[in-house]
Amino acid sequence: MTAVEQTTTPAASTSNRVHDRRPVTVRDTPRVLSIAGTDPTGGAGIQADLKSIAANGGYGMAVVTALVAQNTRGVRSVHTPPVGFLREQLHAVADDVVIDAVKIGMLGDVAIIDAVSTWLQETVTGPVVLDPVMVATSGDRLLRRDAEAAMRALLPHVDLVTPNLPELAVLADEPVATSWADALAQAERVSAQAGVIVLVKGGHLTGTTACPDALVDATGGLGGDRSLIEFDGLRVDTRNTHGTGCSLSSAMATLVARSGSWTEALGDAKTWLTSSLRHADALEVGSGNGPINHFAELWVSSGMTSGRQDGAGILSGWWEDIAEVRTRIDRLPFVTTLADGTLDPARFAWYLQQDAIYLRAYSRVLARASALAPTAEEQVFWATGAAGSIEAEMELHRTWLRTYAVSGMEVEPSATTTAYLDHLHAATVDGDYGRVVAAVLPCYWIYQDLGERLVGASHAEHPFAAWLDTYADPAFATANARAIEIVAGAVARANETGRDTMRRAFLASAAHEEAFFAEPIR
Ligand SMILES: Nc1ncnc2c1ncn2[C@@H]1O[C@H](COP(=O)(O)OP(=O)(O)O)[C@@H](O)[C@H]1O
Ligand SMILES: Cc1ncc(COP(=O)(O)O)c(N)n1
Repeated sequence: MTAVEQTTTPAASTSNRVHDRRPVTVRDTPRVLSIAGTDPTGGAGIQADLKSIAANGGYGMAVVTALVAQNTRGVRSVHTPPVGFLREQLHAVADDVVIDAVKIGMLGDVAIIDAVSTWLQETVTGPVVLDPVMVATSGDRLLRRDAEAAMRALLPHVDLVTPNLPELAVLADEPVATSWADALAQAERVSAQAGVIVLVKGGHLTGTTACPDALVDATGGLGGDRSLIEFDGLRVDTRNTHGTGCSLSSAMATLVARSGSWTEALGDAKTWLTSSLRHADALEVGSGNGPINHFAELWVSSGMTSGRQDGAGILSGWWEDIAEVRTRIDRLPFVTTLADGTLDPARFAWYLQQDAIYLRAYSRVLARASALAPTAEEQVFWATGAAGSIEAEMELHRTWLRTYAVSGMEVEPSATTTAYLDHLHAATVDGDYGRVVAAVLPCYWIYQDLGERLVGASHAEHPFAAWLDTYADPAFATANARAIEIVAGAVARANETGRDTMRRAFLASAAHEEAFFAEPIR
C-alpha cells in the first residue's frame, strides 16, 4: 500500500507544556507501538492493543511492561521484568522502525513510568496517547498507589490522555465526578494544568442509557478554537467490556496517525468500538467480563461470519438507525421551547389534549401485547403498562388540562395522532407479538431518552417545571429498560422475516413520534 505522508499539527502548543504537541505524520498504515501489560486471555492489555491497532488499519508493535496472570474474572498476580530490560525493548524497536504513534497502557510503578517518560522525551516524535491504567474492570489494582503522582507528572509529556472517571479523579487529585458535567469540568482543569488533551470516557456513568465521550483541550486547540467536543453514544447492554479502555486508546493512536485529527479519530473510534461491543457476547470468551469483538465488522463485511447478533445488539442497531430522527426531535420548536420555558401555553394545552387521546388508545395496544405475551411475567409487564397509560390519561384530565382550562374530551384526534394510532392498531391485527412490542417501544424509549434532557432543563422558576419533573420518574426508566429487554428477547427468537417486520414497525413508530412532537408548532 502506498503511504500518503503529510505532516500536520493537530493541536496548538501551550505554555504549560514541557514540549509542543507532537506533529502527526499521516500515513495509510501507521506503525503504532503499544507499551503495556499483558492479558493472556487476549481481551485487555497489549493483546487487545494489537487487535485494535490492526482492526483500525495500523501495523501494531508491542513492548511489554509487566506480565499479568489474569483472565476475564480478575487479576491473580503480576510479574515485572527488570526495568533495564524494558529500556532494551524500547530501544530495539526505535533503533530499527519509524514509530508513527505510541499508545501507553499499564505502567505499574514509578520506575517504569520514569523509564518510559525518559524514552518518550529522547526518542518519540509522533503523537503519544496515554491510557492511565490504574484499576482493572475486575477491581484489581494495576498501578501502585505510590505511583499516582508519577503518573500525573507524565501527563505533560504525552498528547492525549484517556482516563475513565475514577482515573480522571486521581489525575485531578479530586473526588470522582458524579455527573457528566462535573467530569467535563474536571477534565478541563487537568487539561489546563498539564497542557494535555483529555479524552473523557462516560463508560462508568450510572443511571443512564447514554455512554458519551468527549475531547477537552483547555488551549482551544480542537479546531475552530474549540475546547470541548462531545460524542453521544448509546450504552450497549453487555457485561463484556473487558479491555474497552485499552482498545479505545490504541484505536485513537492509530486513527490520529491516519487522519491527523483527534476529533475525526474519536468519531471513527467510537463507531468502531460500539459495534465491537455489540458483537462481544457472540465471542463467548470466559465467564467474567469478556472481551469485545475487535474484528466483528471486518468479519461480517468479508462474509467470514454471519453477523448474527444477539437481540440487544440488534436493538442497538435500530436505535442508531433512528439517530437522525432523535436529533430532529431534539431540535423541534415544541421541544426547544418546552425546555427553555417560552412555549405558548395554548400550544402546550393542545399537545396535552392530543397526548390524552393517544394514551387512551396506546393503553389498548399495550393490553393487546399483554394478551399475546409468551410468559406470565411479560403479560404482567404489558398489562401494568396498559394500566399506567390509561391512568396517565385520566391524570392529564384531572390536573394538567384543568390547569390549562380546556376539556380534552371535546377535541378530535389530529391527522398526525390518527396516523400514529392507525399504525399501532395495524401492528396488532395479525397477532404477531414481536410486531406489537416493536411498534410500542419507541414511545417508551424516545420519551425516556428525551426526558433525560428535559429534566436537566427544569428549575424552580421554570413555567413548565412540574411537567418537566414528571420525566424524572425512576419507575419509567425501569419500565423502559424492561421493555427494551423484552423486545430484544422477541427479536432474538424471530426469524429473518419476523425481524424485518419488527424493525419496520419500530422505525415507523419512531417517525410517528417525530411527527407527534412536530405538530404542536408548525
Ligand atoms: N456498555 C457500553 N456501551 C457502549 N460504550 C461503552 C460501554 N462501556 C464502555 N464504553 C465505551 O468504552 C470506552 C471505555 O470506557 P470506560 O469504560 O469509561 O473506560 P475503561 O474501560 O478505561 O474503564 C469509552 O469510549 C466508553 O464510552
Ligand atoms: C494489562 C492490562 N492493562 C489494562 C487493563 C485494564 O483493562 P480495562 O480496559 O478492562 O479496564 C487490564 N485488565 N490489563
